[in-house]
Amino acid sequence: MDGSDHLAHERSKAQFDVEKMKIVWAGSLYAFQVSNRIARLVAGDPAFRKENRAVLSRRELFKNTLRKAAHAWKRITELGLSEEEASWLRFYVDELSYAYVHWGMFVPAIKGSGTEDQQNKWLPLATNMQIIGTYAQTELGHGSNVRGLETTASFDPKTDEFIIHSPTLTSSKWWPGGLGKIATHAVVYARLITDGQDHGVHGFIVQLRSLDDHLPLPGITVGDIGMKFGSGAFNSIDNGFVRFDHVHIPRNQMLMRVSQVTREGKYVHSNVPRQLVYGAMVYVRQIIVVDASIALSRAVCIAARYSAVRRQFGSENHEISGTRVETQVIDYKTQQSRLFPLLASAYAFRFIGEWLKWLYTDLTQKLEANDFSTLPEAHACTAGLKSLTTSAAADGIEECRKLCGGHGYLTSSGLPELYAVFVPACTYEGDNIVLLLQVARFLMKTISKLPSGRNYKLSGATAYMGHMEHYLIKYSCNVQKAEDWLKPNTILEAFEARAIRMCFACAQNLTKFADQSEGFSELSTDLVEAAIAHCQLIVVSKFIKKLRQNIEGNGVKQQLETLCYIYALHLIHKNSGDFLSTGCLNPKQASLANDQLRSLYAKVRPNVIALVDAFNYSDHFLGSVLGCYDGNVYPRLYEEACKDPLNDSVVADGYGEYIQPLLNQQLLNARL
Ligand SMILES: Cc1cc2nc3c(=O)[nH]c(=O)nc-3n(C[C@H](O)[C@H](O)[C@H](O)COP(=O)(O)OP(=O)(O)OC[C@H]3O[C@@H](n4cnc5c(N)ncnc54)[C@H](O)[C@@H]3O)c2cc1C
Repeated sequence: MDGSDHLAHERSKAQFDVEKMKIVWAGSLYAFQVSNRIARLVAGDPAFRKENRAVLSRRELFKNTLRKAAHAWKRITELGLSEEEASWLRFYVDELSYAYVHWGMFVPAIKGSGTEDQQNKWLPLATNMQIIGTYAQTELGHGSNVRGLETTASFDPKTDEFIIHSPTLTSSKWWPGGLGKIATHAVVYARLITDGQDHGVHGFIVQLRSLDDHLPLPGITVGDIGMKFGSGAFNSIDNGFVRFDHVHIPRNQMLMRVSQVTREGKYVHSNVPRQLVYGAMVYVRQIIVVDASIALSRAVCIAARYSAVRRQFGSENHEISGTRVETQVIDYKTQQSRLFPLLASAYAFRFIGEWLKWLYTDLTQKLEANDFSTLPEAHACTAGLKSLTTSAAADGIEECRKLCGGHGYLTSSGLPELYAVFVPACTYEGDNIVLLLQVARFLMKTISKLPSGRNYKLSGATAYMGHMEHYLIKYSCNVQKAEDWLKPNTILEAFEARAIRMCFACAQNLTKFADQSEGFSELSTDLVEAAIAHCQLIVVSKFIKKLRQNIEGNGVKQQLETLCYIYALHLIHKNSGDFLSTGCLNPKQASLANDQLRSLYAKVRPNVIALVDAFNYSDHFLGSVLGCYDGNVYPRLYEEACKDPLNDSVVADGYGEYIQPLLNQQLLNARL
């Protein structure tokens, strides 16, 4: 590469302190320093190179991933990295392996559901990687409906053991990451049976493979479930199946923090409240929201840099130093109206992730003090925000691919694999629609408890519902000109009014059904839309709350304000049907929101490249020839194309058998 910065001109236009914005994005100076140090460490280590991933066969990819995971662990140990640094290192290696499920699900499951004795026994083995674990909940026949799981764990009082069994084909565990070829142990979810009685689904630690030769233990049939969507992506990990044929495990391998089976075979609840286990669910979903902001910001960074480099049409109107040049595609208003709301969403999701982290810490403290009052709300918040952010991020990544035109479709753009890796987040840890239905159920319950027609004090993210009377009867939006949309309270009220009116309409419609569950099913589409309105309100309100904090750095707060308005007004524009049909806005006000949005796009335009620089992503992590920091796109595209295995020979393999006879009109005589 020529070493010059093709985006220098763009960077020179920034109206804020980029270094300070990096700290805001990272969450703190400390977080920035740690992540920056580890990102550089990974980017500088040739063992972590990843550019050839898409052309490797599944076997090669899988083995290569094992090598990287082993190298990562070696470096973590050699450098004596803390748990936090180690997780940054795994993150920047950016290749899905058994390690993700081991650290992200197996270890938390034992921490969340194991007794102190169980934690003392299993956690040291797991954290030293003397065992490798997976999380086996989903079955061939059931995922979302956990109560429908069929695997059984029957207590045998004679041997003081559980017998783990897969009674049907559909009870085969299916999907757990790392299960197919690597995991030595699993937390297996199975129906607990004692003395013929079914106590529902519980977790059990089951050894799957020998720690000597890695062969499956007797009674265990295990394997990989096969290739998955996209090249690279989840194909680097062995999502697997397992079937149990009367596998015996000791009684003390049931995770017994909340409920236990005694030596005599009695099923008893411990004095640990059952609700504590839900804390783990909140934890995992909060992490997924952070993942959504990262995945979307990666795609936006690639699309923004490329859009500033790419030029199409318009050379008759543009001159730079006497030379006619075409228009940068980032200057097309349609490109801006697609890209800038995604940039704003990436920031919005970053801050909602930060807020959820706080919510989780607050919840944990409350649960430890036996205060469960905020659990339903925290659960609904994380479920809804997981759904909202992952769906928006997945759609946003695909939009970024289109924003990069044809080159976005090349694997070397990094976007196809980013999409393939991220899109299952809409499904795992709770299917997004199923989660929104849970949120809707919570909202309907909240409304049903409100004394009718009066204002009522509620706390947390549903506090606005306490102002039912105001929003249903008195509220009217006071926007008269486009600038009126630049008032946080005006925006907030419009979102609150829309959410409450949509929820209230659902609640009223539900009362028309004699059978509530039939009503819920019949109105489920409206309920999902009401839940989305509620979740969008939470994101908008937390972005506004963030802006009320002290934010350091020249111009940083102003940029965030612009992004916040773009995020909110873009949602108003896209969902204008909701705002109009609920009478929260009139057509003129909706149209003024769109006018203001156009002004905001013009305002943010000079800062866009600096705003994506603030994500501080290394070229290694981005993994995109279109998104490199220096914007030197074309030589990189050419270089990557030349590396393709098809270009190893000038004349294609297969020419002699299939092309030459065709061209020579001898195909009918050829042996194919
Ligand atoms: C990449 C990946 C990794 C995974 N890793 C793991 C793992 O490590 N461990 C593990 O145990 N599992 C894992 N899973 C499985 C995952 O958790 C399940 O796929 C997920 O819970 C969804 O369940 P399902 O596949 O049964 O979907 P289903 O529930 O069958 O969904 C199918 C469709 O039905 C709809 N639907 C379902 N129920 C309702 C309802 N009540 N109302 C309206 N619509 C409904 C859904 O919206 C969806 O459109 C993984 C999955 C993927 C894709």
